[in-house]
Amino acid sequence: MSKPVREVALEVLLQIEKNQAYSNLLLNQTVKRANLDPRDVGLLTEIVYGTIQRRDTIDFYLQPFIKKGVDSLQDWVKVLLRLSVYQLVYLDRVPDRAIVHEAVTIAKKRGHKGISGMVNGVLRSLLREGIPSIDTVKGELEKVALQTSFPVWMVERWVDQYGVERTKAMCESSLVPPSVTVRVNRVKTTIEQALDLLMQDGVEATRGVLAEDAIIIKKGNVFQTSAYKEGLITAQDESSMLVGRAVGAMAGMHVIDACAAPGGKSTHIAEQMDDQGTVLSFDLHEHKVKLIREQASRLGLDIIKAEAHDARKLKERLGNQLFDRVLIDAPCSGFGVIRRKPDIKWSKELKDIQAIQAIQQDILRTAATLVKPGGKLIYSTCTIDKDENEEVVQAFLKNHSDFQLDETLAERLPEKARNSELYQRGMITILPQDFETDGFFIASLVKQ
Ligand SMILES: C[S@@+](CC[C@H](N)C(=O)[O-])C[C@H]1O[C@@H](n2cnc3c(N)ncnc32)[C@H](O)[C@@H]1O
Repeated sequence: MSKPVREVALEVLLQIEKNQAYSNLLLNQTVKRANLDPRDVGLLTEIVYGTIQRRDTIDFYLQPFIKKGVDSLQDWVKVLLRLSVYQLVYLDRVPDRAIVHEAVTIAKKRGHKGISGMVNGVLRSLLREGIPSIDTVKGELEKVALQTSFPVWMVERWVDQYGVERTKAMCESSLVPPSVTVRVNRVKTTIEQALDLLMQDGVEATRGVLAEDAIIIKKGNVFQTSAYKEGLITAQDESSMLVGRAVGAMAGMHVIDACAAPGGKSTHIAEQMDDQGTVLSFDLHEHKVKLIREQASRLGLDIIKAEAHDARKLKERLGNQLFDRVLIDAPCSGFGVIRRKPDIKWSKELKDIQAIQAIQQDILRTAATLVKPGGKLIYSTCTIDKDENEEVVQAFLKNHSDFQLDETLAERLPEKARNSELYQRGMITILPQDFETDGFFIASLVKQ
């Protein structure tokens, strides 16, 4: 018999809380391992993501009902109360009585009578008295942080970088679950054919709103379709697809993707090259390099050669070879993908940004030595933090007078993106609220 879904949710959330495990990876593993009814997978995902996304707001709601405060509770009791309040406040498909009953049953099973009584009491009091109002909180930014469950330091940082209105919109849009989007493999098919095939397999889909290669899945499991199995499509967010286009690789070119796993961009680049030329794809971790090979093979792309290597040491590996295009899709804080990985809100600290910035600069410095004269160096991240984006690029340009911002980037971006206020010569930032996509940054540099 499969375990009750809320019990599984509690275990997943506890592991994320204790071990700083990544929500998306852990959830995928759990869904594969636990013998869950397929209908329960949706509920599990909703409860896990929702509880992490709304963590601070939920704690604020719980606070008046717990004498010594939420932080005084044992981890599992705290998480059980959080996931129960998430369902009571944000989901309406399960009756309140059932949610409380389930929480009490789990508490009885894991703890002693006193704890189940306390869980029962807290949830019933909250239902009787109602949740406290956030309006009583002082300070505009503190209110935004609490309403959207973001750490205050993050909100303050983004207000400094983007202003209050953009920050509010960014926090709010990060709470909206992303839709599944796929990229069409142009080597094998067209958007129209792919849409037809998906429809035949019972999947409802439309063209993307931003990227020309994108399809948005409205309903149905795209991973069970023949289009997916035969390598006609790849799951990828629309803003991430702009990076592949920004590289502007053509058939016959020699390209490096320095931080390539799991291969979303390498495969996009190879598709645009009509699978002619070379794409050398590197990543630090061997187990991740395997994923690049698997993707390339599923898509029928032969020109991708994947290898585990530190991008900061590529010069030693490649000697004097020079390349037409070098892409650095850098490791970053991931602030642009919080809607997919909400644990980022709680696991990242200010010092992490400084540490990752140093790695980004090192990778950029090494990668620059591999670019041909007239060739291009593309730097991208899935964060919107300016210290990891514009700052890294400007610091690089200061010490590399042989590189310039590449004005032709605009020609390789969709009209909507190049007309956005956050496009500046050779660089673009996409905020999550702009097109309901992940947040991304792309810079294109040309070597003289
Ligand atoms: C943003 S992800 C890349 C996503 C990938 N480009 C795609 O589109 O599928 C960044 C990657 O950089 C890798 N990485 C981190 N430090 C690295 C280093 N020093 N050298 C090479 N790869 C590194 C990480 O393992 C991670 O897979």
